[in-house]
Amino acid sequence: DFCLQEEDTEAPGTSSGHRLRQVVPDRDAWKEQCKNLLNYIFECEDSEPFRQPVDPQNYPDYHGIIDTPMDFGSVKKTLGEDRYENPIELCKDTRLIFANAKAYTPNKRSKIYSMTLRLSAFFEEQIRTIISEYKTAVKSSDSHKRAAVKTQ
Ligand SMILES: COCCNC(=O)N1CCN(C(=O)c2ccc(C)o2)CC1
Repeated sequence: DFCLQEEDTEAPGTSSGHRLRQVVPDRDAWKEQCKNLLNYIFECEDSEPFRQPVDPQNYPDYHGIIDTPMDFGSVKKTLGEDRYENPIELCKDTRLIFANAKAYTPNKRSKIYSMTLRLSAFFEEQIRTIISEYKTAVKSSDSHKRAAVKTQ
């Protein structure tokens, strides 16, 4: 999302004072976008087995097979506690949810595993734009920083 930000205006009339308004890509937009994406995923029935950690009582062999368990509840919590620096980190944890299911499933036609196939297709479609816009915003804000240094 591009948002109009009031550039820090120099004293009016100085050389750079003319840039009163500039569309500057918002490098923090990814957070709300990912929150919304996670909320949508939580509404999907396909996410039901992946909203909270696996209980070893129900799957005693799970933690022997899966080194790094992950679930959407944990991703949502990490995001809410500002422990992701960027959407790439969130994407990595989410892909771990799908990879764990693929590693654990006894066969690729299991119901629970098949749910991850639809979910991951949807997630990848949505996260692609979020990450692309984030990378653009970072580039743009870097160039703004370089420009600012030049004017000093
Ligand atoms: C209501 O959810 C409780 C927490 N979740 C789970 O218990 N599970 C989700 C992870 N998981 C599998 O990915 C999987 C692949 C194939 C089979 C048979 O299971 C094991 C079951």
